[in-house]
Amino acid sequence: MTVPALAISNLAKSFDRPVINNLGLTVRAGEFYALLGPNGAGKTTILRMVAGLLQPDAGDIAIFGIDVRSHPLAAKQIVAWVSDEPMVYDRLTPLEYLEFVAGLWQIDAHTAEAKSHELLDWLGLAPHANDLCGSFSKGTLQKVALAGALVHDPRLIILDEPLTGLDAGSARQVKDVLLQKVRQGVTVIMTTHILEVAERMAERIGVIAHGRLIAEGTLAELRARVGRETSLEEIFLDLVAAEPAAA
Ligand SMILES: Nc1ncnc2c1ncn2[C@@H]1O[C@H](COP(=O)(O)OP(=O)(O)OP(=O)(O)O)[C@@H](O)[C@H]1O
Repeated sequence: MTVPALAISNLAKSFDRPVINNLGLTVRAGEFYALLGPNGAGKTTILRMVAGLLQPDAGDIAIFGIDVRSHPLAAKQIVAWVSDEPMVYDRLTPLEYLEFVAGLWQIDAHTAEAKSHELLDWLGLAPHANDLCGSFSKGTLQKVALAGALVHDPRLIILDEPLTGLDAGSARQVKDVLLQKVRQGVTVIMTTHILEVAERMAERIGVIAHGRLIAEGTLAELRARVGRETSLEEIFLDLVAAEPAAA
């Protein structure tokens, strides 16, 4: 059996109250997986633990078989994390930023330059390549952050609400880049509240509520589960409404 891109088992995390409860989740290599859930369900918390930004209280997380807790650097080498709050240096241009990130990954200057131009072209950022990031709108910054996350050719790309605040053209560019990555064999995990996007793009969908995975499958499998030939929005609302708050 091929190693999954992401294998989570018995994951738990509390802040002032339990937020993630005994969560298990497996994402196959090469799939486009959408993680859905109401506000506060725990999606960002899960992904922050996967990206190594937050320590779990219990449980195991492996990325392509690499344990995130015992081998954090090896895991980070193959993951890209794109937060919903882009963090890019105001005083750098996109080109400088990408070359800086490439340097952190110890990518040689020649490759870094070529890679940076390729990403800027892909995301429609080439006309802004030499403008200061501090002058950009949030949507443009989001695309720069995405480009930065892709510089080291990650095998797994994790995105938290990547389309929020993007205009139609930018959203299309980001979606096209992600689909192209999946065609190249990269695994993508994305949270979104835009259910039509999950419906159209994701091969499988996981629904989180109260820190638990309450349903998972292809759209057809989720439809079969609720017993209705309906939209993902209707399925989602049915599943979440049926879920009690306490375990
Ligand atoms: N650092 C923190 N300290 C305390 N509570 C936190 C912290 N981070 C998250 N939480 C709480 O954990 C719960 C889950 O938050 P999380 O951001 O993971 O949800 P989400 O599913 O991503 O929600 P949304 O769709 O609104 O982004 C929320 O109740 C949130 O207030």
